Amino acid sequence: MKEIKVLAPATIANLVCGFDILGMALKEPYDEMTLAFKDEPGITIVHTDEFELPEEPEQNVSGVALQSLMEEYNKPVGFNLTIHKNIKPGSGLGSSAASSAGAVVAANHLLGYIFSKEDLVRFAMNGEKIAGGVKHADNVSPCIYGGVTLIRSIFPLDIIPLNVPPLFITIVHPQIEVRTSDSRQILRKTVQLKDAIRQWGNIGGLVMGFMNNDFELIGRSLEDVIIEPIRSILIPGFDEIKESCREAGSLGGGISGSGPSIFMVNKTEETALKVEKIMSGIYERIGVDYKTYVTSINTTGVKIVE
Ligand SMILES: Nc1ncnc2c1ncn2[C@@H]1O[C@H](COP(=O)(O)OP(=O)(O)OP(=O)(O)O)[C@@H](O)[C@H]1O
Ligand SMILES: N[C@@H](CCO)C(=O)O
Repeated sequence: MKEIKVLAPATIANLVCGFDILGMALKEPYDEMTLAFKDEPGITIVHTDEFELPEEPEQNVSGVALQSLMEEYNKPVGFNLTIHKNIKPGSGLGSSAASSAGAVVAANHLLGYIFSKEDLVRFAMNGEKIAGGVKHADNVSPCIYGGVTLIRSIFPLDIIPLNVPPLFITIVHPQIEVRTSDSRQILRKTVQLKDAIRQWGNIGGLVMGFMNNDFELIGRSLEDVIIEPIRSILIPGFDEIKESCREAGSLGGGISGSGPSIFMVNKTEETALKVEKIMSGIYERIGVDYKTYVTSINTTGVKIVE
């Protein structure tokens, strides 16, 4: 029986100022998934991890993403999917996106690459809709394309992969769960013009900073005056962590996706490791359980390993 194994990477959505439009794929952590054809049509999902996620295809984001691919394939086909998740759901590290993206990339491989990457993002976005309540592509797009992507539009889909310099990313994940659906509900539905002006200045600056390897500009543009002031209230030690890491030489950072993970962008691995110590020290002092990662940009996206 034909079978394929893929590694689906974690992603940082928003990249501080680019709510729903910017995202970055990471080398670590990543989920491991195996997909095989089955004799009868339909989808079977088995989780081998500890997270007790639903295995019914219509409740699991990977099942929903696969179903939309199968509808467009329009021939009888069935899949057995096994997921071993290392990216904790509700972490802000694109756990749901890794499952949606990994499933459709694996299916496309088994079916002989009949769909484009853009098609796969479209299918995977349907999975994101059941996790977060709305369709957004800022996690699934970098997960599938690798690197950093800008989603200029989702209807119609217009994905722009960006050239980025090598960067070292430090993440701290306080061990609390924040569901995307909840952290979207607390957001204001309107923004003030002065905030919008500042935000789109930052988005333009961040994109140009990436394209021109301008680390100072990247640092200055990692600022969010719209979403972060509201969501950061849910994250213990947020302001202190961000400020202390910047003082230690980090370029900047903020909330990863919808939180609670905090990420910092660094020019060197040495600074990334220094920042990890600062994050750990703060959480140990204030008594918050946490997990850290020091990683870098994954330039390939979902990887087929066998
Ligand atoms: N295969 C799956 N992997 C992860 N979460 C899933 C999966 N299937 C369903 N879910 C549901 O999706 C929700 C987790 O997605 P959510 O977007 O809240 O977290 P996240 O992906 O870690 O965060 P973010 O998108 O901010 O990075 C949970 O309610 C979980 O039950
Ligand atoms: N852009 C999304 C990413 C989380 O899935 C948000 O911030 O709600």
